Amino acid sequence: MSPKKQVQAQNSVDYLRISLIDRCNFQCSYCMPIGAEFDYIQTQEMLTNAELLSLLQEVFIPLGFKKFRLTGGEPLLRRGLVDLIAAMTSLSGVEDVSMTTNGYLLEGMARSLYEAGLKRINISLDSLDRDIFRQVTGRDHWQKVWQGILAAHEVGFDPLKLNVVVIPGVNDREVLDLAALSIDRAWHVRFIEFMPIGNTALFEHKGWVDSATLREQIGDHFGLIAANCRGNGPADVFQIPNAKGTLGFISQMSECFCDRCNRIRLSADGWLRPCLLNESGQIDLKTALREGKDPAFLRAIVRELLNLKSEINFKDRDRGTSDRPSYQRTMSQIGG
Ligand SMILES: Nc1nc2c(ncn2[C@@H]2O[C@H](COP(=O)(O)OP(=O)(O)OP(=O)(O)O)[C@@H](O)[C@H]2O)c(=O)[nH]1
Ligand SMILES: C[S@@+](CC[C@H](N)C(=O)[O-])C[C@H]1O[C@@H](n2cnc3c(N)ncnc32)[C@H](O)[C@@H]1O
Ligand code: SF4
Ligand code: SF4
Repeated sequence: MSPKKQVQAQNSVDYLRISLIDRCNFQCSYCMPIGAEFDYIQTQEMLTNAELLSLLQEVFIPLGFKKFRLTGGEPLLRRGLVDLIAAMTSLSGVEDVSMTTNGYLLEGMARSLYEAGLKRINISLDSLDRDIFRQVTGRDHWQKVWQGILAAHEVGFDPLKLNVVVIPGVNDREVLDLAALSIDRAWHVRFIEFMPIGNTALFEHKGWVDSATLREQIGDHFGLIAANCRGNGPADVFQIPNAKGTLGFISQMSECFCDRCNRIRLSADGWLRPCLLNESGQIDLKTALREGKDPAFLRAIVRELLNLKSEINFKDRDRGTSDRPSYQRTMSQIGG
């Protein structure tokens, strides 16, 4: 790798996705298949709030990280979450703290999260139909999630994004109805291509729908134009003409957006992972931290990982779905 490329890789990665917990109160079929045995992280193995804040302050912020997304598992299950967010948002150098959630506990928490400084929220909503929602998430909680979305809207979360993983024969019939949510509300509905992580058997059984097909379907019905805004992430953003909100397409199966990858991931037990889709180059920050290693040492190992990231990014992208490596960690453990 040329030194120029190394500097580029280091400079452009400023977004850390933090999995706060690997447990979840839902069991989405694409993420945590029924019957699978999960090796949950023991409480004492999880980074504490104090350890997390110290890693941000001593390691990630000095290395140029500015954006932090809290995910899981279900991040709203994390103890002390509101205090953690308040502490994160008050750290000098933190520009943006956001969250991805299933929304089940949101109705009661939206206001305190917002007041703690969380301003951006992405909520998973795979269906508008209660029965299909139950089929996908394993829970009869559509109404409660919808109430959570409305509460987040009410409190002022902006942008408010809704995530839909499209599964053929399950919720693909609802694409137009879900897209229509963006017409009268300034919400951002994003269609995510189903990935073979979490439930590879379902993936092989159902397959996936590519974003181009969805755009054609939506375009034929409502019309579709490119939106003149970009997110922080991998979504390609479009809009139904005159709609208040937008439509995003996250196309990790049909496209490779690794060349604009700006992120790395920290698991609830402190493993730092350079790429969602492969397990190369991970480092165990928690053990180093608990052994009392100097912050300068921690920064040096993270810097080294950042230098390797651009080589790791493209690894495994060209393999077919059947020849993909089996992952040690599922999406609920990595945080998506
Ligand atoms: N392959 C790949 N997929 C990603 C990456 N980041 C997000 N995704 C996919 O996008 C989905 C939605 O991500 P979100 O957690 O909502 O976050 P985001 O869209 O990256 O966040 P913002 O753009 O900051 O709102 C994830 O579940 C993944 O399926 C990435 O770096 N690589
Ligand atoms: C792992 S979840 C964690 C946060 C929270 N529990 C939620 O569901 O929003 C983060 C995102 O990953 C997505 N996801 C999980 N498994 C996936 C898969 N196999 N393919 C594509 N996206 C997936 C979910 O839809 C969700 O938007
Ligand atoms: S996608 Fe989110 S809500 Fe669904 S099982 Fe995975 S972690 Fe839980
Ligand atoms: S697959 Fe890896 S390198 Fe590519 S965008 Fe996702 S996290 Fe980044």
